This record gives sequence, C-alpha cells and structure tokens, in this order.
Amino acid sequence: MTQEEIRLGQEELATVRRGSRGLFWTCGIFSICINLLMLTGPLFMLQVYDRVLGSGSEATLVALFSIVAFLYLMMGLLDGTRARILSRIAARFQTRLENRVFHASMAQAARNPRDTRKIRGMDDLTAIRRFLGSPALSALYDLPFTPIFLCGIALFHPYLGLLAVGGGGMLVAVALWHRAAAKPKQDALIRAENEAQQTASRMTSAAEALAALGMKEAAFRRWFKARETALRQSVASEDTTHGFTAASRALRLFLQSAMLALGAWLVLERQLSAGAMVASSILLGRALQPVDMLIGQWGLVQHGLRGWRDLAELLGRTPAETSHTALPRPKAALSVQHLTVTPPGQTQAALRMVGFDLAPGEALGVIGPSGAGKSTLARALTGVWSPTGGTIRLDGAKLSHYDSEALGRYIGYLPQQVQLFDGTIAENIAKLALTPQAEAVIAAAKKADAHDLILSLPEGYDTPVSAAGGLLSGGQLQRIGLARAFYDDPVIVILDEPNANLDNAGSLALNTAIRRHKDEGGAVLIMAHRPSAIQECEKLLVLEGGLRRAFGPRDQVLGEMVKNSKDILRSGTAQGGIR
Ligand SMILES: Nc1ncnc2c1ncn2[C@@H]1O[C@H](COP(=O)(O)OP(=O)(O)OP(=O)(O)O)[C@@H](O)[C@H]1O
Repeated sequence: MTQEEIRLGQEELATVRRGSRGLFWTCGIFSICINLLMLTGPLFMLQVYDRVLGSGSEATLVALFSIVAFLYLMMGLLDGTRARILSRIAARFQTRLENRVFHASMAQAARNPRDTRKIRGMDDLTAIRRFLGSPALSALYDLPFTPIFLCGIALFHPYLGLLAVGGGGMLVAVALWHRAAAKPKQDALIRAENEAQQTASRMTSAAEALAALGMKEAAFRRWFKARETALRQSVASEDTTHGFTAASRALRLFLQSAMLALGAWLVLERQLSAGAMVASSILLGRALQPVDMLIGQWGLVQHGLRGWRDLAELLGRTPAETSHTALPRPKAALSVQHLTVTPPGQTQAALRMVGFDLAPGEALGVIGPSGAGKSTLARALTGVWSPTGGTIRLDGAKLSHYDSEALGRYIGYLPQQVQLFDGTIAENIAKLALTPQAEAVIAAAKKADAHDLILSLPEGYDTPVSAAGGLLSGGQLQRIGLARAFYDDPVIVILDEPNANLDNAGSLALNTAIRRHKDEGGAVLIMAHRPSAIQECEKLLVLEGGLRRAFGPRDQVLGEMVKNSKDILRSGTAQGGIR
C-alpha cells in the first residue's frame, strides 16, 4: 500500500463529501443561529433577575416570556432541521459510494480471498454514515462556539471567566485523555469482533464437513474463544467510555455549581448582579455541552474515522474501472504470450513466461501435476488476476480493453469448486439476473446436457438452491455450473477440472457439449487431471511448476511425453536408479 494509493482513496472520499458541500454550509449557518439562540436562557435570566424582579412589572415578565417561548421554538426547529439535513447528507454519502465500494470489495475479495479487509468495505461505509448522521457531528458544529461562550462569561466578571476557561480546559483534557485511553481498546475490539465474525461465518459455511468429521465441539470452542475475546474487549471498551462519560458529566455539573457559588460570592461582594450569576452558570452548561456530547459519542466518532481511513485504503488500492470503447463481439481467437502471474499477496510467480495460441473451433487441454498453475492460468484468462507480465489477447485486443461485464459474457467459466448462490436454478444459470431469460437459460442447460437433470428436480428450473449447498450432488452441481458457463453464448469457455465429479454419462455429456461449442466456432480450454477430459482437445499444454513444459497438437505432445518418460525410465534403469 503506497502513500499515493492512500492519497487517491482519500481524494475520492473527499470528492464525494464535497458533493454535499452546500448542505454542510447550510448546517454551519444553522449552527450559528442555534448557538446564538442558546443565549436565550442566560439573557432571560439576566432580564428576570435584574429587570422584572427589580421593577416588579408583570407585563414585562409576560412579554419576555413570550419572546423566550418563540426563540426556543425557533431553536428547536433549527436544531431538528440540522439533524435531518445531517442524516440526509449521511444517507447521500452512502448511496453515492455503495456501488463503488461494493465493486472494490468484490475485486479485492476475488484477487485475494485471504485479505479480510475486503469484507469490511461496506461496514466501513456504514460506520461513516452513522457518524455523519449522529449527534456527534452536530456537537462538532457546536464546538467552535465553546470558547466564545467561555469568553462571554468573562464579560460578567474576570473571575468567572477564569473559572470557566479553567473548567473548560479540564473537560477538554478529560476528552483528550478519553480519546487516548479508548483508541487502543476500540482498535482491539474491532479486531476481535472481526475475527469472531469471520470464524463464525467460516464455521457455518463448513457446517456439514464439521459435523461429518466430528469437529463440532472443537469448532464451537474455537468460535467461543474468539467470541470471548471480543466480549472482553467490548466490556473493557465500554467501561472506559462509561467511566469517562460519568466523570465528564459530574465535572460539568460540578463546574456549574462552582460557577454559581463563585457568582454568589461576587454578588455578596457587590461585584455582580444576581442575574449575571445565574446567567453565567447557564452559559457554562451550554458551552461545555458539545464537549460532553463528544465524549459520550466517542465510539461512533472513532468508528467513523477508522472507517474513513480503511475505506480510503480500499478505494486507493482498487481504482474504479474506467469504461472502455465497446468492442464488437470477438472471435474465439486467444493468444497468450510470455504470461507471468503472481497470486495476490505472494512474491513468487505461479505461472512464468507461458505462451500458446488457440483458434476458433479448437479445444486446448491444460494438464500438469497439482500446483502446476492450471487454475492460476484460468484465473488470469477470466481477468480475475492481472498478469504481472506478458499479454493475453482475445481476438487481437488485450483483456484489459474489454469491460469486465462484457468479458464475463464472452468468456464462460466453470471454476474448480462450483459455487451456487441463493436463488433458483434458473437464476443461477443466468448468473443471478433478476429476470432470467428463460430461452437462454434452457439453451445453456441443454448445451451442458443438464436440462433433463434440472427437470427431475422438485420444482425444475425454479427449484431454490442455497449458497450453503445441500439438495444437489457434486456431479449435479458441476453440470449446473457447466450450464452457467455456457449461458449467454460465450465465445471461449474455460473449464477447470470439469469432470472431477462426473460419472461416465456426465463425462460423455461434457464431451458432447465441448464438441457442440467448437462446431459453433467457439473455443474451449480444459484444465484437467483425468484423460477422459481431454478427449475433445486438439491441442495440449503441459504445465509444471508454473512453466510451460510442452505445447502442440495433443497426440504429438502425448507421444513426446511418453517417449520422454520411457527415456527417463531407461536411463534410470541403466544407472540402476529407477526400476
Ligand atoms: N489464492 C492464492 N493465493 C496465493 N497463492 C495461490 C493461490 N492460489 C494458488 N496459489 C499458488 O499458486 C500455485 C499454483 O496453484 P494452482 O491452483 O494454479 O495449481 P493447479 O495446477 O490448478 O493445482 P490443482 O491441480 O491442485 O488444482 C500454487 O503454488 C499455489 O500455492
């Protein structure tokens, strides 16, 4: 993460914030009016004590009271409106960024599933929204008036001013102390809650395996440990906040009484009027209110600030996709040159300087031992992982020249582990479209030879399935995944271990689907261990340790491999090494 990336992320967030600049200014103007109206109470006291009580005029009291009632009404209206504006600013901030944060989170998650920060993108956005719409932000608007009110008290009497400034300083010191004391606890709490949440979601998604392996108790203990830590941190953090909130509230009330006591003494000394005594006490309460509020709401402020920082990092690391000139539907011609791919978060390339070509109507088998880089190649070809070197061209254009949506349409993909999502079978085949095109769904299912299988399910294409699995067998899941790969008429289909769970009939159906796709001018890439999967392949690419060991017509490559292995065996036998 570079400073430049963080700066870009900060700038992006600030641009969205600036989109509500007018509303922020409106709140600022409202705050000036609200804080001027805060003087209503003290001024009323001054008038009552010094004018009404002195003159005994009931008419003056009624007139003053009417004015005060009106001013308080205005203050209430302004305060309420300011709060409403702030919550709308907050909602607008979230709405404007939701799409961007969702896609940035998804991109991060796809690139690096082990990076936990991806999941928090939306949470960070919510934390910022909560802060923007909270009374804490109103308190921040009121905070600049605190020193003004404190100086105002000094106008009544310098001693009162000294007490006010001293007391205010003590309260601010308490606030800063709270901030310093709460930060590490808040950070630890967020980390612990995150860990507990992730442990829980990992356990629930593997619930079946945990039960089958008799690991339920062990899983519970692990989750409980994570949860217990989070709970401990939560109690510690709340204790700190409650302690400081109580201390600051007590201090504020004490200061008001101290102000009253000092005022009373000054009245006795005939240096102050009774009205000024009461007014200064009220004014002090008003002056210190925002500080008090901020201490109470500090958790929210801290979450918001942290959310802002983390979101800036996420957005900086994941620049928004620039829209590209729409290219015509490509031919199924793939050209890969010197392709090097390093998995996210790793320093070592999983694929190095690999090259091959694929023409329309051809199928390429990619074989190699475990960890050879087959799935890495599939991820690079689907655009999920960006190459660190070399190029991938589809019909002459680099993959990066296509919009990711368009690329998803042109390149069908069956991942090694098929993952369905909550929805019906039809919605899953239609890649979660809200209104799946029935014809296209059925065509894809027929192409994958999954139509009859789907009709045999309780509600056919409308059978609900869940992301957590169930209902479907491994083979059925793979056939539905295959139908999804063929949905929307892709030009190239990439199948990662497509027959891992298929029986003979399934393998035959797969080969028929591949043949059909080639006949229609499409191309197919098959990452495979089992020989039956490469039956339809004209070409073969052999990977080993991320390097291209062989590439060419299938039978020629297989022949060379057999010859090589025979040579190795022979030389091994001659040296007495391998028997
Ligand atoms: N998400 C990932 N993060 C980091 N490294 C990864 C990731 N996925 C794969 N790798 C690494 O890349 C290398 C190639 O893995 P890849 O999954 O491409 O192999 P493969 O040939 O598909 O293996 P298999 O046949 O077992 O599926 C491995 O060394 C693996 O550790």
